[in-house]
Amino acid sequence: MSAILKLDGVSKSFGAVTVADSLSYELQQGEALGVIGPNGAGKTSMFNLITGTLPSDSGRLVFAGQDVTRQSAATRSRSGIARSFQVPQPFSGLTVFENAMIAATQSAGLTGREAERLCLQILEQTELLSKANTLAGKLTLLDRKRLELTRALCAKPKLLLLDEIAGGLTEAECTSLVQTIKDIHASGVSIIWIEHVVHALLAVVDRLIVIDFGKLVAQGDPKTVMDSKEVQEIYLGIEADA
Ligand SMILES: Nc1ncnc2c1ncn2[C@@H]1O[C@H](COP(=O)(O)OP(=O)(O)OP(=O)(O)O)[C@@H](O)[C@H]1O
Repeated sequence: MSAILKLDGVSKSFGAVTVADSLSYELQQGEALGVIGPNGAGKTSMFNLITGTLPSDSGRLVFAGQDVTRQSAATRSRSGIARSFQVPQPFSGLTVFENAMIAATQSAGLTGREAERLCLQILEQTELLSKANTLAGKLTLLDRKRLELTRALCAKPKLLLLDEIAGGLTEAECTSLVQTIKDIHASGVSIIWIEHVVHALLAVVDRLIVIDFGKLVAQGDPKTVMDSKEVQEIYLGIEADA
């Protein structure tokens, strides 16, 4: 296996608040990596650093073998990094299909029939085909999350970043969305998924990392990480042995 993404000592501070403290890890091609950590730990900021909407203070980011540290967000998007947002951000006055077409044309650079074909294929995968002509603003929360996935996938990503996509869903809705994400993973897309709904995350990811105060404090096999003293300390307030 080769790494699709490499963070090497990536750091970022806003004044006294450090959101990324020398973050270093690799994501292997086709891997699904879960990210957990308390509120305000710097998880979304890490996505902003990976996509390029937030410039790092120091460190290096390598994507698909290219140093992208100084590349713009638009360039990174065109080379295959796509994300979903914690709060869905569709064009509410446009239909589901029109939202998908914007991603296919602007992010994947497709035109005409080719763009339409991709959108239809992705809408089928994300189970939104029957709602292709519905206005995005009229969708239920689950379908807005599905539209977030659709828009990201229409950019033809090699790396898909999911930011708390399971939040606010019922158990049944969550199960249905998890199956869709499993299918996306099975199709070969590399995934990094930030999620507070841990059981959803554990149903999909191959590996887990824990971020606290911008620092990577634990990583490894999901079960081992969930049982680790770092996670016990952060979530249960249990003091580690000296
Ligand atoms: N542009 C900014 N300017 C100043 N502070 C910021 C900025 N962006 C984020 N922060 C601060 O950085 C910290 C980390 O925020 P971030 O959203 O990355 O955390 P998070 O782990 O994703 O949290 P949550 O789980 O609640 O979504 C927070 O204290 C936040 O207020």
